[in-house]
Amino acid sequence: MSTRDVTHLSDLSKMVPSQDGSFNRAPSQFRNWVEQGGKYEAEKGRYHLYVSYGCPWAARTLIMRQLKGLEDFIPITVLSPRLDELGWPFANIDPFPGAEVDPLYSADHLKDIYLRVTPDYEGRFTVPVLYDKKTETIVNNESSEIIRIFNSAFNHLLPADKAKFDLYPEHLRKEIDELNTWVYDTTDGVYKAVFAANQSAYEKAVYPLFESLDRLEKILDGKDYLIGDQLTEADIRLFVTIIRFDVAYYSHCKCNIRDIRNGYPAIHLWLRKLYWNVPAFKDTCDFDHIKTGYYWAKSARISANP
Ligand SMILES: N[C@@H](CCC(=O)N[C@@H](CS)C(=O)NCC(=O)O)C(=O)O
Repeated sequence: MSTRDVTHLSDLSKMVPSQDGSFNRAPSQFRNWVEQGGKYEAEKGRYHLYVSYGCPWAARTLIMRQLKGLEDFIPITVLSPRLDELGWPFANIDPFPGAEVDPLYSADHLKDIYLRVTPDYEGRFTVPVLYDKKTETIVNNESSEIIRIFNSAFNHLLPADKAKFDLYPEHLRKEIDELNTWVYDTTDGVYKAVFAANQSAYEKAVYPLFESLDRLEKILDGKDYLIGDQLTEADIRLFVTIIRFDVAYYSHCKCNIRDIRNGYPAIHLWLRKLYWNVPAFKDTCDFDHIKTGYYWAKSARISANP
């Protein structure tokens, strides 16, 4: 296990905001694809997914994995939601209920997986991580790409009904991509609000966030899904933010102009229908992990608020 001091990358209290006080998310660094004929072939049991139930980005991948019936293909390991100065710990370091030990290397923290692959890695040690056991490397750590991989790369190995189930269908791609672009500001907006280092950065984050929610409320009025009449990845991407909103973002992240329950009836109905009618949404929601992840006292996020 690496002995390199990486706390400047893992300790949230050492995170440096940009000059104007705003939080800017660094791009994910592992961006490979699982594909037939490529370096990373789709194979049962070859890949491993490291996640936190607390994290909305990781939750996207868990929902897609279950919707596509990939549970037997891609095992997961759940980290403890209580980040410490070395980042996400496995259960041997923090035995939080539901957290697990690392089955591959008995690592202490997720950072150890990153540093095993790239000893001089300089990014953040984020979940989700799609790991290849065969080449012992991280294939991808960007949730928007991992969900696309899950949507199509294993289709030839899946039963027909699961293979056919397309969450990014050709005829809706343009609309999905357009919507994703501005819905991203909602998902990321809460982080921009909580990590804002001054009032002006906070306001720059929070007002556009609520403008996005107002827009989404209009789109979802009388509708079960965001795009077309079918479930798409756009619903997954928004769901993971909305389900966390009233329990964490409204209070902890100070995104409190309105809550979802009282302020956005159409979004609220859409949320409840997905949660109660589609098992992949409910099954992958663990409110203990979600709340602990955001409120955990050791996390610098609390003091990072303006
Ligand atoms: N763009 C990435 C973002 C992932 C991300 O930021 N994950 C957060 C948890 S919500 C994380 O692991 N943060 C740990 C850290 O920054 O130290 C994705 O979509 O996969």
